[in-house]
Amino acid sequence: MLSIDTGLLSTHNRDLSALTPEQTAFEIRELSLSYGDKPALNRISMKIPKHQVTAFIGPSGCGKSTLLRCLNRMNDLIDGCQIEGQILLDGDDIHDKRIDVAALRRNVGMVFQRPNPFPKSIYENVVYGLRLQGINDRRRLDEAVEKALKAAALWDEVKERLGDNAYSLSGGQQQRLVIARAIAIEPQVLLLDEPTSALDPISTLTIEELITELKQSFTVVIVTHNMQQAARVSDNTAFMYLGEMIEYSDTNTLFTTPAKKQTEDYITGRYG
Ligand SMILES: Nc1ncnc2c1ncn2[C@@H]1O[C@H](COP(=O)(O)OP(=O)(O)OP(=O)(O)O)[C@@H](O)[C@H]1O
Repeated sequence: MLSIDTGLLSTHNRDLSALTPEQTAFEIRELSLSYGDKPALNRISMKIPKHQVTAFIGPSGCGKSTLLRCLNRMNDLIDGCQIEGQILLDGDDIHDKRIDVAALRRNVGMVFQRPNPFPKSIYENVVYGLRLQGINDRRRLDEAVEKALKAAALWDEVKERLGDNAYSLSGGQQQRLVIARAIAIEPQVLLLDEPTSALDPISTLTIEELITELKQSFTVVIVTHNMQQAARVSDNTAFMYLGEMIEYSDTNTLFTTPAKKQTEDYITGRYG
């Protein structure tokens, strides 16, 4: 009945609410958010496991990006945004007054829909965050550039032209460069907000393969419009609708035997 190709799945039927603290990157507790008086998230609770890929899916406007932006407090930058509930990262409340928000955002990096390299060389894009931390030792920067570009599956394509402007790269290469920039400062978590929606199918495939590699070193959370993409790259999938978390489970279960009729209707294309 369902026709989603679940390709690369490795985990089945895990009870995500039973994750131990050691297995959990984020624990979200009763999270609600409103923009002014407009509610966008309603009492979301979930645990996001470490070193796995977790996808948020659902129709436009259901709150996927809002939830993602909560994870590194990007919503703090939006006037009138009010948040209730808790988000724990490694057991620490990210809204605690003692939390350094800049450090949180270094630890929880973010990549957006449109590649946004800086108008600088490929090399300087990758070392940008390191230089901000005061690291200028050439050998250390060279090593970091090679490591990050290799991890972002871009090294072989750019190693002879690190001084070229980042804008000389294709869109797909720019997105991998932005991922290299994010991982050069060695975050714990990578948030990807529709990272392939501006890319062609070949670049999309390259990034999807990369995401599967990245989870060895990072916890990855991805927002995607594309259900096939969620099925291909994620270990766990959360289906959201009108600010509610309708269903959250391992990806295989969600796409093959969803517990809720609403989830089944969405993944079989009855609405969205
Ligand atoms: N900065 C903002 N100010 C006011 N309302 C906002 C803001 N950002 C999002 N919203 C509203 O919050 C709701 C959820 O938006 P959000 O972008 O999180 O949804 P989404 O599921 O990611 O949608 P899409 O798939 O279209 O990107 C929508 O009704 C949206 O209009």
